[in-house]
Formats: sequence, C-alpha cells, structure tokens
Amino acid sequence: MTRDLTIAEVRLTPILVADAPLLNTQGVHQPYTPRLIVEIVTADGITGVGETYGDTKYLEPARALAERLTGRSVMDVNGLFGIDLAVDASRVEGRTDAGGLRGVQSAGKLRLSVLSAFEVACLDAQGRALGLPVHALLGGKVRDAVEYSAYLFYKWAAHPAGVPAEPDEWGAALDPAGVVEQARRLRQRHGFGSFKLKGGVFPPDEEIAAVRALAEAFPGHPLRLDPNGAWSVATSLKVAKELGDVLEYLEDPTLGTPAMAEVSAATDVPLATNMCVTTFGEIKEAFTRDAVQVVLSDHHYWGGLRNTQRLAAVCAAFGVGVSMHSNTHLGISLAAMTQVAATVPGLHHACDSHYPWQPEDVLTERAVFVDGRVAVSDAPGLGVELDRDELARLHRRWAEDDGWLRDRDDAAAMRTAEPHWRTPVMPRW
Ligand SMILES: O=C([O-])C(=O)C[C@H](O)[C@@H](O)C(=O)[O-]
Ligand SMILES: [Mg+2]
Repeated sequence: MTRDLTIAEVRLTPILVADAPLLNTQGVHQPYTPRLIVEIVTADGITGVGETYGDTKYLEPARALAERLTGRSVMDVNGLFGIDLAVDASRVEGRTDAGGLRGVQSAGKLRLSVLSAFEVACLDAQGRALGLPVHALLGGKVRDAVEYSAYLFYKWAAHPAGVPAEPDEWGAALDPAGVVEQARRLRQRHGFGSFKLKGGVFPPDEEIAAVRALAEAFPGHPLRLDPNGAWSVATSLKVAKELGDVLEYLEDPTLGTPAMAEVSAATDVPLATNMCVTTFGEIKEAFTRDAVQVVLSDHHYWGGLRNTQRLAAVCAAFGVGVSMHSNTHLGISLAAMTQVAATVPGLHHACDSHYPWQPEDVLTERAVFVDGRVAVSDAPGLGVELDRDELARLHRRWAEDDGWLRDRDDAAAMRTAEPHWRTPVMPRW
C-alpha cells in the first residue's frame, strides 16, 4: 500500500510538568518545568511525536518551524535540517542557561534543540507508516535493553512554603545518609546498578563524604559525581585523589576545555562532560587536548538521533567513550534516547535519566526500568502513545501560568527560599 507521507499538520503543545525540589549548583528546580510536545501529522493521518525544552526561547523558533512544514515529507529529515530557522541570538549568545547546566548557550544549539524534537517526530511517523521501530530506521539495534543510572540529587523535602507544588514522596536528602537512602529507594524501585550524584551543591568535602557513603553501601557499583563545573582545577584534583578508587568517572569537575585538560593531565580518573563538549565544533580542541574521556550526548541539543549516532562515531574514532546526559524529560524523550542508544555499539556506561523524578507523563503507559534497564521497543516508531487528556491537563497548567514558570530558572526558584541568592560565580570552590 502506498502511503501519503506529506505533512498535513503540525501541533505544538507547551506543557508544565511537576518537578521535585532538586538542588544543583545554580539553585533548585522549580515546582513545574516547561516541555514542548511536537506532533507531526501526515496526509494519511499518521501522527509522530517528539519532545524538547519548552521555555519561551525554544517555543518561538518551534512555532516558526511548524508553520513551514506542511507540504513537506516526513521522510525528508535531511531537508528539515536545511531549513533556515531564525533564532534570536541575543537571547542566548555567550550566556550560560539558567538551569539547564548544558554549557555555553548559542543560537546554533538552540536551533538544534528545536529541530531535534521535529526529527524525532518525523522518525516516529516514518516508523509507524512502515511498521518499523525507530531503531530499525537508524540501522538496527545492537542491544535489547539500555542501561540507565540512578540520578541522585541533594534535595529538600518540599518546595518552599507558599509555592504551589505537587506532593513530594522522596523526602529530604541533604547529607550522606540522605543520599544513600535515596539511592536505596531508587535501586529498590528501578533496579539501578550505578549511581550518579549531582554535586556542586555543598562544599566538596561533604560531597566526597556522600560518595564514600555510597561506595560503602553499594560496594563495586559504578559511581559518578557531577558538580557542573563548580570547582577549580586544584579542587577537582583533590576530589579526584580522594575518590579515585571508587569513581567510574568525574563529570565536569571544572568549567571549560582548558581547565578540564589541566585536570585530565594530572589524574587517572576519567573525566566525562555534558558541558565543554556540547557541539561538533567543540570536539576538536577537547579531544586533541585529551580533556575528556567520556562525552555525554543529549539528543536534544546535539540535534537529534542521527547526530547522536554521528557523535558516537567521532568519539569511537578518538577512543573517547560515549553515554547520555539528561535534563528533566518525559517518556517520549526516554523512548527516543532508548531507541538511539540501542544502536550505538560502543555505549559502555549507563545513561543518565531524570525520568524517575517525573511523577507525570503524557503517555498512556509509563516507561518501566527493570534491573535499571529500559527494554528497546520493537513496536512501530518510538512505541509510545500519547495520553491526550493528560497532555491537555498539563497544557492547561501552562496556559494558566502567569509566566513565572514558563522559563526554567533555578536561581530564581532558589530566591523564593533564600532571597539573597545569586547564580554563583564559578568556580565556587
Ligand atoms: O550536567 C548534568 O548532568 C545536567 O545538567 C543535568 C541536569 O541539568 C541537572 O543538573 C538538573 O536538572 O539539575
Ligand atoms: Mg553533567
């Protein structure tokens, strides 16, 4: 049967999803975070879905792109990336994003972050039309399940008093015992075998103590610590020395490729990054200086699933490991991450995912972790179905917001509890 894969309609639905009071070096997560759900509908009535950041700066170019897609084919993904998509560079150029902790912002990265959701939606639609899973469109899976790590956060028991929020079931984690307890619960619930602690929140000695406590509680399990560049070179080396025997890798201990290269030259602990290598243009300097040993890809800002595969190929050529970074995301993105991760031969580290922290989703069925792994779906497309009632409910929440939650800002969220808080000057320690 011949199908008409012409794009007939594009639907964009910005939503606000509940988020826990997770701490990072910039501040704390807001009680709700913006995401954008993209639906691409073909003339035949097949709908493909994608997901990306939902802040205003992403919504504006997403709307402009959506308007230009009708009449094109969902098969024309190369053409999609050729569309001249204007983004307002003055909103991003040279700035660090206010919560995402994904390195320096640029117009190019913003553009790719938008395009990635459309690419995923096109691939989902293609797969549904052809009766093939997305991994088959990407060359085929090399594994049947993708391993994820438990993403541990220092956190408050609740969002600040007076701030509307959903109930939190996890409690506080503000010291080594709290971190270990959180790790135990995440492992119990999802079977995770490796653990990543989001650091840069407390002075390094406290975070070293938390990682030591994890090593005692989970002997032999891979551990990572990620302060998002909050440390100087000297502090990074001190932490590397003290934790070298238990760390799988240290993630972005310090900011920028030159400083990472200095740390890397003086320690045997592998360094991972989702901050100094975030675009193809940043690879050459980082790899030739041996600044990083593992790149944490993120299909959102690397520009989709095919670019993730390209990144993995470049990493393989340089003998650099590859794994995946995560921001707050829902099940569409988890499905996309799992589909592409299934196709990457040299994926030797468990991927990051915030998904366990998201009590809400826009899918009819939540993704499940078994032994810390998500099974690779062989159903057509991404293998997920939208829950339209839930999508509408989360969109209403976005529509009714007065604007303060529509742009993620972890420092602003922190100020609701600590009015004098400012985004810290780096390095903090
Ligand atoms: O460096 C990382 O792994 C991240 O940036 C992940 C997230 O942004 C995380 O730190 C967060 O959401 O607070
Ligand atoms: Mg990181």
